[in-house]
Amino acid sequence: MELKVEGLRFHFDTRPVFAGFSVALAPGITWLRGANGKGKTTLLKLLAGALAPAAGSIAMNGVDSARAPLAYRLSSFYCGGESPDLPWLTVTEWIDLHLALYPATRGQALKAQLAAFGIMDVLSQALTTLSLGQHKKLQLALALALPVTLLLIDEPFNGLDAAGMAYLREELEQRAAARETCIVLTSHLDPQLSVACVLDLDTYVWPGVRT
Ligand SMILES: Nc1ncnc2c1ncn2[C@@H]1O[C@H](COP(=O)(O)OP(=O)(O)OP(=O)(O)O)[C@@H](O)[C@H]1O
Repeated sequence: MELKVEGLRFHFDTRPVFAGFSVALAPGITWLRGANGKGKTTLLKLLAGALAPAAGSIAMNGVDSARAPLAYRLSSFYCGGESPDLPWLTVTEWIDLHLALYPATRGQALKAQLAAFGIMDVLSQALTTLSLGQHKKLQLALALALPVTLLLIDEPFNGLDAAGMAYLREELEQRAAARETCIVLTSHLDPQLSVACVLDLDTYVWPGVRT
């Protein structure tokens, strides 16, 4: 399992965010750091195939995110913190949408994650009625149940209660030890996990830029 980014360029309108960014990531946990606005969330979304690079390439085990977008996206998942603005869906319906996108997901695995995060009782609620922490737990439960090899998690511990944090820490450590999944997570604070790689956007040396 290897994630390879080469010469990545991306901009919002005229604002450049990445101007020739390259990195290779092995399985295990990568801690993506950087000051506010440096591009951490943007990079996670690019790595998830949710945003398209203007130039350069992103490939997972040789599967290119631009040339084989569907295959690429089947193996990756971006777990953000924002609440989806879909007031007409119940939690179960939102889960079903994702199960349709990732058909190889095991229902039992998902149930086990929802139970472990203690949110089985919110399944029939409207999605928009969930609290911040419940939203986070729902997205994390899904992320941990999907059969993906690349997990991109924005601020995984934000909004979680103590039990949720302890459970998530255990799950991420187990996955990191199995060395089958690349987990890239952002965190302003030390995530206190067995981190294999620290990727710091504040100190990244851009090609052609003298320090
Ligand atoms: N949809 C958008 N349109 C225009 N500019 C955007 C958009 N989303 C992000 N940006 C800009 O792109 C840059 C990178 O944003 P991003 O959210 O990736 O930063 P971040 O490192 O995750 O920040 P934070 O630590 O505050 O969460 C910022 O300058 C931001 O203002």
